[in-house]
Amino acid sequence: MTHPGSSPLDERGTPRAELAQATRALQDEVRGTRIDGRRARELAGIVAEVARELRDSGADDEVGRLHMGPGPVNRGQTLSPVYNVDTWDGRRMQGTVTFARFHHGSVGTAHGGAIGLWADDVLGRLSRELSEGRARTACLHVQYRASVPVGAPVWFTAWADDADGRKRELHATLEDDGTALVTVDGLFVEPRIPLNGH
Ligand SMILES: CCCCCCCCCC(=O)SCCNC(=O)CCNC(=O)[C@H](O)C(C)(C)COP(=O)(O)OP(=O)(O)OC[C@H]1O[C@@H](n2cnc3c(N)ncnc32)[C@H](O)[C@@H]1OP(=O)(O)O
Repeated sequence: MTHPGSSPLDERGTPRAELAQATRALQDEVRGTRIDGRRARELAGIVAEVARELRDSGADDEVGRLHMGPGPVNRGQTLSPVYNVDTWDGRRMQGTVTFARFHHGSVGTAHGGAIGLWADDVLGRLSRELSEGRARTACLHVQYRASVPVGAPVWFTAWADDADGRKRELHATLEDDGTALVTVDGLFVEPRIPLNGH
């Protein structure tokens, strides 16, 4: 069984991963910078130039799907919180997720939507590890039980119930020192009519 962290498509350590990491750092620093307006405008021009070069270098397809890859960290997208899968026994995944400064919601804690984004991502990954069929999120129930810190790793566990035909119930928790911060219950369904290229 392949450990999810060792997928051949994992971008860890590649120049693309470095670019993604640098972009995350940029997103972190844009948030709350005290830079003055004149310099902010100059920097906006530099960033726009970088964006132009990336666009002109060509795209894998119109939505960047091919380079999303299945790796748990450093995927060629910079929106989802980065998580590392430490253990995977074919049914249960455990590891850590770190919400970045740009995932900040209020009073020093992670944004509820960023937590939902992470939950969909990790359950989507679990679903892909469990079955060839490409299931889609039908329902995601996120319960926010305590604040999730920003900038510090938090322990997660994700696991699946047995499949019921095309349906599978998946679950995840975020914990700190044995206290549940978030619990997630998701329903993933393999579409009756598979999406083209999905
Ligand atoms: C390695 C990289 C990792 C990256 C991971 C990223 C993961 C990201 C995953 C996503 O975000 S997917 C995008 C968000 N989700 C969608 O856009 C899904 C949109 N909805 C659909 O496409 C369809 O509604 C869906 C595929 C979910 C179901 O359509 P079907 O026509 O196949 O379902 P059908 O009506 O035949 O129902 C099948 C069963 O599921 C049940 N069901 C469907 N939708 C449900 C729902 N929303 N709530 C509860 N049950 C639901 C339905 O009752 C039924 O149960 P029974 O078989 O017991 O009768």
